[in-house]
Amino acid sequence: MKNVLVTGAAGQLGRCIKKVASNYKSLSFVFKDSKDLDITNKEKVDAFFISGNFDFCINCAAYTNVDDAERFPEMAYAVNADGVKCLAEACSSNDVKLIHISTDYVFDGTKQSPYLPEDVPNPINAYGKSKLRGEKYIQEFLEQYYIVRTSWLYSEYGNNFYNTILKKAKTEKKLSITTDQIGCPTNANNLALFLMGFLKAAIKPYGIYHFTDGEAMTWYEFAARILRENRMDDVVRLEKVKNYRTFAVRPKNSVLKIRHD
Ligand SMILES: NC(=O)C1=CN([C@@H]2O[C@H](COP(=O)(O)OP(=O)(O)OC[C@H]3O[C@@H](n4cnc5c(N)ncnc54)[C@H](OP(=O)(O)O)[C@@H]3O)[C@@H](O)[C@H]2O)C=CC1
Ligand SMILES: Cc1cn([C@H]2C[C@H](O)[C@@H](COP(=O)(O)OP(=O)(O)O[C@H]3O[C@@H](C)C(=O)[C@@H](O)[C@H]3O)O2)c(=O)[nH]c1=O
Repeated sequence: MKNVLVTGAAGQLGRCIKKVASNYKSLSFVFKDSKDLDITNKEKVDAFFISGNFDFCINCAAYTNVDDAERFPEMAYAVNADGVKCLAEACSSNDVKLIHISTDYVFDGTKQSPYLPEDVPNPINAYGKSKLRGEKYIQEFLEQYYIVRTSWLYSEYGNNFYNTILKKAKTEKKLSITTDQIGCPTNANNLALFLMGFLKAAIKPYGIYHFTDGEAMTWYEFAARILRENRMDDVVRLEKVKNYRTFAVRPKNSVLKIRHD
């Protein structure tokens, strides 16, 4: 039996992992949300790891509001960089393999083709910078790690773009959506299944991975698909916009190249 700690368990991805966890009989999961285990609290994290006997930690904890991260970078860095450092140190001291989730927003978006795991990151907003700092800490403190970069996550849980569009479509007649960014929407339930692959007996090579659902599109195209899937395309009109104003800038191209494409 392998013991797996999931941090940030009440978030979108954590909940998707929880949904499938019971299908894996050879794995024993411990789910901790931000109240149970604050990853920025080094003393608590250290004590918890010492008492835990974990084989793996899947870190789903993060500060994910991209615009608020720009307004309050110290809050993003506290979780996405310093919190990840706490986890990496605890994993290192207790021989725990860390599976950590990172983002397409570590790239600057200027590449004319999909980003490879080995491409040099150059984040253009505070969220991406804080996530990259987290990646660096993991690489500094650990050898046994998987950093899985993914993009544009959505699911039935939480405040993702998919749910925002559905909510807006119920109250607004017209939605203005940007055509200025291209990326790969990824169902967080698929990511949860992909992560389970790292917990199997045969160990995959450690390092950085990219995972998406494999289809690149603009946010406008994604919004159109969301409305179609939910038979709401005749309820609300979609308008293409070039510059939808946001507090933080976002990379224009953040398509991630995945191994199985
Ligand atoms: N959402 C997306 O589109 C994408 C996400 N990612 C990455 O995937 C991962 C999962 O994202 P997702 O599930 O969507 O994010 P969510 O925002 O849904 O979940 C993040 C969770 O982290 C928790 N958390 C925040 N601070 C702490 C802390 N100090 N200690 C412990 N837990 C904390 C939050 O709890 P609380 O609410 O109580 O603060 C929340 O439950 C993250 O690493 C994110 O950067 C990558 C690409 C795309
Ligand atoms: C709600 C809305 C957004 N937009 C724009 C704003 C932005 O440029 C783009 C995406 O909007 P959001 O702010 O919902 O998504 P955003 O916060 O940029 O999503 C990102 O989250 C982090 C956590 C990641 O790691 C990324 O992979 C990515 O998923 O769409 C519109 O054009 N119209 C709209 O009605």
